Amino acid sequence: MKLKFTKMHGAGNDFIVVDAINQQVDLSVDQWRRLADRRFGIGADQILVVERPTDAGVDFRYRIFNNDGGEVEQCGNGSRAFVRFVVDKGLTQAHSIRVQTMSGIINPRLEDDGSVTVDMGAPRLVPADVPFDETGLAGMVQGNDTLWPLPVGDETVFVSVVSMGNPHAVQVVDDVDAAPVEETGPLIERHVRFPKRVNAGYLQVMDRHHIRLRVFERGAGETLACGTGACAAVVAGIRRGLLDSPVRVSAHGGELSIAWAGPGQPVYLSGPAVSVFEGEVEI
Ligand SMILES: N[C@H](CCC[C@H](N)C(=O)O)C(=O)O
Repeated sequence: MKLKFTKMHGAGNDFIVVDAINQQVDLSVDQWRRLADRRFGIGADQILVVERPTDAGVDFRYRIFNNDGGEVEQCGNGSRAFVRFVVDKGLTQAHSIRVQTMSGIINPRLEDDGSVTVDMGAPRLVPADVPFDETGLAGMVQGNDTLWPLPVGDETVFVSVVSMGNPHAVQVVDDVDAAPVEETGPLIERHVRFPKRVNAGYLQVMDRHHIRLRVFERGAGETLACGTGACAAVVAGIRRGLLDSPVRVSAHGGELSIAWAGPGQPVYLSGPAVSVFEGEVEI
């Protein structure tokens, strides 16, 4: 069976985007994983699948599969690629669309300058909603946030926990370049206190409107940028009293911009969305 796809990226976070409206797409976890494999397949951090919605009042359904083949709730950089894709492919004439995801509705908007702004919805800040198991832990209050002590290797790191529909554990570091992302990222990703695993963010405050960020992503490893990770990091930084909205987020793969007006309010993510090539693969 042949599968048409478009290879895209948002600030270096790369995707295989598949139109499942005009072609039959019903793959197993192993098949998704093989497509995303950088040696045996096309290679990508995530695979994004465009479907007709099952809910009323939305334009599309958006399914997201990590490099490891697992289906997940949300992808911020992917949402920008999504709207670029459906506009470029003529699947919609609108430039602002409502998209159904596993974790709720998001609203990406293609701007006249080619950038994309996405209403990512409000962050979930209750630990149990992340989900994070705080049983027996004594959190440390900082501003309006609670930092949770996580034993990681032979150290204890203090993380903020935030859900953007998908789970994030964010720690503040002095220097992201020196942060032990490869060593501690996998340990945090699979920490027992995150029953659905977690994306591990490493945040360096440059000033109150600018951070540098690295993210060891659940199911994908360190990526060049993470959109929901940028949202979670800015939410945590604002709650800790370290940042003021809007915040420029510098990632290895490029720049994102995040705005958030506080609890109960949506997080807005802005950044690039680029198509790299079209392809067709036999699966
Ligand atoms: N690895 C994430 C999904 C992709 C998120 C990231 N690529 C983004 O731009 O938000 C997770 O398992 O929750």
